[in-house]
Amino acid sequence: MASVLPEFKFFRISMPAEYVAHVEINRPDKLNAFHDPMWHEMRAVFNYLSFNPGVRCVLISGAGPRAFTAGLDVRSAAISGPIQAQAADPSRKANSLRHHILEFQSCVSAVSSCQKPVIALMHGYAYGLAIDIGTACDIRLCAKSTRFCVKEVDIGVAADVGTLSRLPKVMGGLTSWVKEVCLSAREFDAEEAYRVGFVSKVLPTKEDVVREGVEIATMIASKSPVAVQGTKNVLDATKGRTVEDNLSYTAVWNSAMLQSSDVERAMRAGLKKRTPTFEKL
Ligand SMILES: CC/C=C\C=C\CC(=O)SCCNC(=O)CCNC(=O)[C@H](O)C(C)(C)COP(=O)(O)OP(=O)(O)OC[C@H]1O[C@@H](n2cnc3c(N)ncnc32)[C@H](O)[C@@H]1OP(=O)(O)O
Repeated sequence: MASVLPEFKFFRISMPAEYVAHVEINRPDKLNAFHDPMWHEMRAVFNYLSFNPGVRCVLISGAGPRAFTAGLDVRSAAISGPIQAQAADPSRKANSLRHHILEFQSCVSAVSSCQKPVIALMHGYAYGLAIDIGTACDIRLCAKSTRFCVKEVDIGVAADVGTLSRLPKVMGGLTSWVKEVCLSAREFDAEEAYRVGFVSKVLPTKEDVVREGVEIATMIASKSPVAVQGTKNVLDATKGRTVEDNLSYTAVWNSAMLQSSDVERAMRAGLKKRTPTFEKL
């Protein structure tokens, strides 16, 4: 990691532990609601971290006591329209809208395509875009205070930047629960999120969530980065593939990655009951 971290207006990056980057969505006075510049900044942040050899695991949380994010900035979207498309001709207007939607999708997809595991640390309001971002992460932890909502139908849109595509995958299928929360925009709490498996842990406070996140990230960051990135890649590659297809993909992936010196290093350290260290990747 560069000794001087890049600065963003609405995102703060810190390094709470070696190889662990913590990204904070930083617009707390508006409950971290996303206006236009934030989308593009989020993509830039994750593109920066993705191939950065000084980073092995990424945490994302919302600044302030009240929200992970309250979602799309509905105030600015209500004034300008969620997406602007000037053309009068319907096809040209549709083409322009499609371009903008794809652009917004790519900002969220920068989180899911990050080469490093990403852990969402959620608290307070986690509305709309919060679920798009959460489902783009590999692991989700939350505080007892978290109020989740797939809010989009309440603002008159079918969610279009990730939730409807990723939530069924995260939840292991197009379950009745998935359809219920997406169709109704019903709020659900931390206990329910844990019970259905949307989050893997519920902690008492936001501070506890961050502490736990740093602990898990530190554990991940202590492993071979070749093995960790390979594990994320191969797990993600199960989507839409049969077991046979994924086994075949895994064999090709590992035919390159098993050549890593990390394998011998990890095995030798294990035999000697020592903790191995690994070169940057
Ligand atoms: C192409 C489209 C791509 C993406 C689409 C994404 C879809 C979504 O994200 S849908 C979800 C949209 N979000 C909402 O509808 C939530 C709107 N906010 C609220 O309902 C409430 O603020 C609340 C979250 C229930 C919290 O209420 P309360 O505790 O009373 O706090 P407030 O005083 O309302 O909020 C404090 C401060 O934050 C501003 N704010 C909160 N949420 C948003 C938001 N989503 N957009 C813009 N601003 C927001 C609120 O206006 C207040 O600001 P002040 O300047 O202090 O008035």
